[in-house]
Amino acid sequence: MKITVLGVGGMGSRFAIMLHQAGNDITLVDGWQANVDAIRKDGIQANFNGKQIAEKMPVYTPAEIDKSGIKADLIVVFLKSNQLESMFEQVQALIHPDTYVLCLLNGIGHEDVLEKFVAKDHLILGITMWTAGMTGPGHVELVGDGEVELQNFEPAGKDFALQVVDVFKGAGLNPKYSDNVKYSIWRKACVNGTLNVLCALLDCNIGELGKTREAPELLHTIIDEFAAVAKHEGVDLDTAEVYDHVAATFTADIADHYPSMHQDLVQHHRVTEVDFIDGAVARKGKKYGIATPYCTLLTQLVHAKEQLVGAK
Ligand SMILES: NC(=O)C1=CN([C@@H]2O[C@H](COP(=O)(O)OP(=O)(O)OC[C@H]3O[C@@H](n4cnc5c(N)ncnc54)[C@H](OP(=O)(O)O)[C@@H]3O)[C@@H](O)[C@H]2O)C=CC1
Ligand SMILES: CC(C)(CO)C(=O)C(=O)O
Repeated sequence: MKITVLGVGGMGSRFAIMLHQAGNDITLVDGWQANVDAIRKDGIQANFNGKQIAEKMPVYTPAEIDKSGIKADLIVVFLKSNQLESMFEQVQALIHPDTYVLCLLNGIGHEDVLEKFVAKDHLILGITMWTAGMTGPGHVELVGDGEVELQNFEPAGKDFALQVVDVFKGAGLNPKYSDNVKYSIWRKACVNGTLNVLCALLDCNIGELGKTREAPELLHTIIDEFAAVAKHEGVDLDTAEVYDHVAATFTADIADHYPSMHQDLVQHHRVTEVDFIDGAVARKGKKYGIATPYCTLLTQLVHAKEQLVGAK
């Protein structure tokens, strides 16, 4: 399949490498000039489960797209939530009538932005439990296993979504076709609404968070707030199952991982995605008249910390 990976940070690099190694035709697009320069020179350099590899693929900045003539069957988006709208404004030439867009970003409500640029029946939404981290321009750490869940946003997109599942299977990305991706997205938001925010504020990895006495009550309370709000959006989360799913990460492969919000806030002093996770629940809670004191406080604390570290 001809695939463009839009956003070549940690996760974009992981998906690009795995899909390229499986024989797909991959083109990269990223807005960080130093990253593009490094990839153009030496390929994406990765510690891939302990093995040092370099994977060469064509790479462009948004400014180069008009002249590039890139035409892909699928665009896999791995930007940060807060970059989505401004990046899509710059790269509209990538989207042809038969191009599908797959969004696996953390957070809630990305379809509201994507619908402005992509026909709904060409939109595929999903989540991933794969991990990644950048160690510098063109350099990434890719350790452990993961999975993907995805579904077409409109019924007409189902055949293509199933093709994507096959292509991802061939690349070892452990994909699953979801019959209810809205549920999957809220369930994954509970993972990020707990692990990402708490690890970023406490400056710890997932396993370390799990060893604290406070972790179970924090998880339960935050998940309950997510569930109360999700119900108003037609999603009935099974809170006991979601708790078990989140708590299972404390002793899984992923336990050594510093969530992407930790990478942003603590390691790279970058603005976080909190407004699309706990912040989204706090905002929606206000709209529906549901108290969300934990989500509200955690969002405020993350924003306060962003200011203290001078996050950009
Ligand atoms: N990392 C993880 O383990 C996981 C992440 N996710 C989700 O995937 C999406 C993408 O996340 P992720 O790959 O971690 O994002 P990254 O921060 O690694 O990369 C995203 C983009 O940010 C820019 N960027 C990254 N680092 C820097 C830097 N130091 N200085 C300047 N610009 C930089 C780059 O483009 P540009 O210059 O155009 O901004 C890059 O394409 C997010 O929604 C995230 O929540 C989901 C599961 C796991
Ligand atoms: C890997 C995981 C699930 C950790 O919370 C994640 O989504 C992230 O780091 O953003």
